[in-house]
Amino acid sequence: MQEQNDRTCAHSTSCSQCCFDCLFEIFHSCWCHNDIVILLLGLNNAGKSTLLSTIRKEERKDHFSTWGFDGKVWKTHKFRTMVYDLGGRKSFRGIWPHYYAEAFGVIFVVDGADESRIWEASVELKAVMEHPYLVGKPLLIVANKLNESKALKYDDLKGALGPFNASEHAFIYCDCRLQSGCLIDKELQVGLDWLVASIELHYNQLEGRVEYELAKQDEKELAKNLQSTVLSTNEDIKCESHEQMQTQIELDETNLNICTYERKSMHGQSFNISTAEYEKSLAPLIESFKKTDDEPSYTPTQIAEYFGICLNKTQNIECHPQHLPGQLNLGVD
Ligand SMILES: Nc1nc2c(ncn2[C@@H]2O[C@H](COP(=O)(O)OP(=O)(O)OP(=O)(O)O)[C@@H](O)[C@H]2O)c(=O)[nH]1
Ligand SMILES: [Mg+2]
Repeated sequence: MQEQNDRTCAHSTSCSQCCFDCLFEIFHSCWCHNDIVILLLGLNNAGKSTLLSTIRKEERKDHFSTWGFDGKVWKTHKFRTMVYDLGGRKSFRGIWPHYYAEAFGVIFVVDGADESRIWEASVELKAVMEHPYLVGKPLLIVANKLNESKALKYDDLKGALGPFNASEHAFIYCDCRLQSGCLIDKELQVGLDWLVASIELHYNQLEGRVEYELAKQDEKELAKNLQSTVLSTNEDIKCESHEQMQTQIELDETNLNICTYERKSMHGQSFNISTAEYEKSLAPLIESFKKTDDEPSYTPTQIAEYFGICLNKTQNIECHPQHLPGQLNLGVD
């Protein structure tokens, strides 16, 4: 679904950018075969989704907070990269570690103009830096919103967020938004170049690690984590505007009869949880999405998408909404 999304041209039908993209795609598929994953982490409102749009040279039109997970392709001269943009709200941060094993590198974005949240950002950054699946992997720390009048000083920010280890961390301070003329802030470009070069330099080692750590990730542990994340997220979801969510989510109304869920992965790795386990963990969440007279409702497919899960189309087990606990009306007629 996301791939299809990525192919949608935001420009006019004859624009040169699209022709260039086509040629690039052909060239890329012939000479560049390395697929990698980069994670985009940071507190909500830090500017992660803005950064992702910028590196894809797309003007960001919406300003909605990311719900759960968004993944987009970013092509560099060397890699075909899937960037996982993970929601930064507290309730979504429990999902982050599910993606650490498959990451070749991380971009951690901090709002450099929000002094009140620097400490919170530093705590999350420290946890990211110390996580066993991420230690030693290239980590680019992007302090953002340099352009704002209340932006903190470079040294103060670096001091509050560090210390950093130059061999695996790089710190930059920039404006993540797309500049006029479709340009990327120079400092941001320097940081991105460092990240890609570091991954390239250590590619074989990183590839081995990703393979090993993905295999190590225990199926049961993932199912357990998913369950607790879903349960802890439930409260927040009740409070949010359904309109916002609808804007974030691409609907896939056609695949409603499938019931085993597979984690999105560039490497074909997956974890499956049983239908019963899945339904049990999602039941409270589904309840909060229950159709009311004045609110839109959501399908199990959509709910699964919020949490970075996609449907495993091979299982083909019947799972119509009426089979879910509580006989809920999910509006999938
Ligand atoms: N002034 C300024 N605003 C920025 C910059 N980068 C992002 N923003 C704004 O910051 C707000 C939040 O940006 P997002 O990209 O949605 O933040 P996010 O980190 O994806 O947030 P979550 O999805 O909630 O985790 C938006 O209103 C952006 O326009 C920047 O460099 N300068
Ligand atoms: Mg976002």
